Amino acid sequence: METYRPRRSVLYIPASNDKALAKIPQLACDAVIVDLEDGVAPADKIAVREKLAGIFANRPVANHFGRRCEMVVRINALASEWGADDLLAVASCEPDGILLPKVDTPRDLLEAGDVLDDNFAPDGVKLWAMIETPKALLNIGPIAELGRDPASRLACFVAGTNDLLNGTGVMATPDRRYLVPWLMQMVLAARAGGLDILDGVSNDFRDLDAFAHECTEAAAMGFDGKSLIHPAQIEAANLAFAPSIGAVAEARLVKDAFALPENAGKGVIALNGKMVERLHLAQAEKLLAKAAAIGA
Ligand SMILES: CC(C)(COP(=O)(O)OP(=O)(O)OC[C@H]1O[C@@H](n2cnc3c(N)ncnc32)[C@H](O)[C@@H]1OP(=O)(O)O)[C@@H](O)C(=O)NCCC(=O)NCCSC(=O)C[C@H](O)C(=O)O
Ligand SMILES: [Mg+2]
Repeated sequence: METYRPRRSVLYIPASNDKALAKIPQLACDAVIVDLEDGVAPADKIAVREKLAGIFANRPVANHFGRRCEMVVRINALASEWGADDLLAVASCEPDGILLPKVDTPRDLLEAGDVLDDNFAPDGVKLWAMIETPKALLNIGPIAELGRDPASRLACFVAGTNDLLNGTGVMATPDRRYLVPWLMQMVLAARAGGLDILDGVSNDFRDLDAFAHECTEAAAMGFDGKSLIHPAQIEAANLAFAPSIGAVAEARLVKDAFALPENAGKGVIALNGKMVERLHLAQAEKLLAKAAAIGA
């Protein structure tokens, strides 16, 4: 079975914010995205890029919780004046992932992958793609399809809801009603491509009740986790995207039931008045692996 890599809470940290970067080992998030794009002012872009090697040279093996926090870098769009040099600088840092913003077509990812290959970036350096433009949504199937080819390096989608609102003109509402159809389209495409998918950020980082509700909704919609802007959002995301105690107990029941000698070789069984198939066993095993990986 595939190893599960938790991505419940993925925190953006502007690469220009030294104080925030220094906090990485103390943060309980599953991953951080060191941001060179929207979190960094144009005047600082080049100076910040030059700091990256130092940030990665001092990368902690494990955080204060004894866990390895994935480190991803979001570069500037490849079409921008900084993107190409960012990609080269980041490739040599060997991050867990490079997040490409403003992806419109599969070609954007293929070109970035070629640069990584030409510069001998190890296979472990994955590509993550922001889905945040109308064109990306129109091309989401072919973009996601790249996930089926390991040579493409594509591993994860990240919804960019601020840019999507900006690029489409739809109204931002607390229940995200106009965004939900597109978010569901992203989830569907990610699954077709075997990719992880993270929900977009919640800008109101002081309203933690609304944030917790948005996380619960996103987990129900099928997202693997949420992208975050503030450390105060980590705990709610970790909770919402972890399997619940009830779900873990249920999964154990399904696993134990199929392990009984009388059920060996059966495709379908009855458990507490419900039909349970082998696909539910696979689902249960996946959930238990997820719970074990996050220590839930
Ligand atoms: C949003 C913020 C600007 C708020 O900053 P601030 O007012 O300083 O917050 P606090 O005073 O509450 O901070 C408390 C302490 O926490 C540290 N902190 C704050 N944010 C972070 C962080 N992201 N990572 C690590 N540590 C953080 C502060 O340093 C304080 O520490 P201390 O003084 O020791 O107590 C700020 O949170 C921020 O800059 N967030 C990230 C913003 C960002 O990266 N934006 C770009 C990514 S989102 C995006 O682009 C969306 C997408 O593309 C789309 O289209 O939707
Ligand atoms: Mg964006």
